[in-house]
Amino acid sequence: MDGKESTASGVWRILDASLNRASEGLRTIEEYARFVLGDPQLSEQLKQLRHQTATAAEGLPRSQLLAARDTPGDVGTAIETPTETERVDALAVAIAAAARVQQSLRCLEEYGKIVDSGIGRAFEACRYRSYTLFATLEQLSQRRDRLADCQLYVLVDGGDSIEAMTATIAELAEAGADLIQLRDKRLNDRELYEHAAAAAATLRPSRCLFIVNDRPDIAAAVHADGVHVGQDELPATVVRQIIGPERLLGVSTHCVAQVEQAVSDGADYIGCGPTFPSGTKSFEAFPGTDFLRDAALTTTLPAFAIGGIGVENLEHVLDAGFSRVAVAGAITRSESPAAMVAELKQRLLRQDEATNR
Ligand SMILES: Cc1ncc(COP(=O)(O)OP(=O)(O)O)c(N)n1
Ligand SMILES: Cc1ncsc1CCOP(=O)(O)O
Ligand SMILES: [Mg+2]
Repeated sequence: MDGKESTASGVWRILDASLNRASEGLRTIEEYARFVLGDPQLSEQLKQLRHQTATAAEGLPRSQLLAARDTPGDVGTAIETPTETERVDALAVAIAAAARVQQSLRCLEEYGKIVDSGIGRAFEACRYRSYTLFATLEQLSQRRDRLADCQLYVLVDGGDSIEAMTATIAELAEAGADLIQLRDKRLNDRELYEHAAAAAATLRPSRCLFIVNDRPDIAAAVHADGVHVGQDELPATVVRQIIGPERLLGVSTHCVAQVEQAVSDGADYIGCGPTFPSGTKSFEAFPGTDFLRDAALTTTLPAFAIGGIGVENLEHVLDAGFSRVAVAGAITRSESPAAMVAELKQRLLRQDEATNR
């Protein structure tokens, strides 16, 4: 084989190896989105990108790719870097695969131009789409990680003053609350903003996440960890546009259809209820623990049971397959809110340990 033929063969080997690496990497990432994240949108979009890459490859004759393939003669197979064999978790696998896919798509784009400029452009389009998709996947994974160990979610109002509210939420965070939500329908916008800003500042040094109820604009303005919206607030897809990809988006659900919609809309967690009669908010109907059972079977999204929950009825919530609860009155109307946080948290942790044994 003369120099020119050798170069031509080498280019086809690059195209063959890059196409295999891109396809394998896309499948690796798609499995993470499908089976670890359980995210239907992301899984579908990654599947589409895999098919888009296969379509772009139709301009590369398979016979030429196969004729150039010489895996035994590939000097690269013996080269190994230390980090290549280390993966700390599933997200690390997906991130490493994403890097390989982007590098391979760039090779297919640049060397594909030798065959036909249209092939280069087709792979360039795949590469640009991969940047957006992989960023979405990593941001979604990071949001999931923040909720991974969150079991006890406490709803508080604005109290008698901002100082009183911040003292209360600091105590509840210290006692073990994993998330605290500021929910106070009495406050006007300015008051809610000022309370939320103070609460965000109070909780920022702690591991307790701060969520604003109803108002994505205020959640973004005070750099809260997230916002919670119900079926009567802005649509979750609109809320996401306001809060961006970093903040958590919680959605209230009262039936399976609303759970499915919340998952489809990209919610990071859901509230499921009302479970029992509540002293904080009145309801005409209670989906109860039957809905909890159905919701637990519908999604792997973090789900918090809510509505009249306390130590006296927690076992019914746990029996329904839930290990996360959102409570207001059980804490704020308790004689010792911090002690009640600690008690509920202990019971939830015991249940978690029993379930994971
Ligand atoms: C964690 C959590 N779950 C449900 C709710 C209820 O939200 P919503 O239906 O919007 O009702 P209001 O709280 O706005 O009265 C929640 N706030 N938090
Ligand atoms: C806001 C809300 N949404 C469903 S139940 C509820 C009130 C939760 O408060 P409590 O735990 O005191 O019933
Ligand atoms: Mg609401």
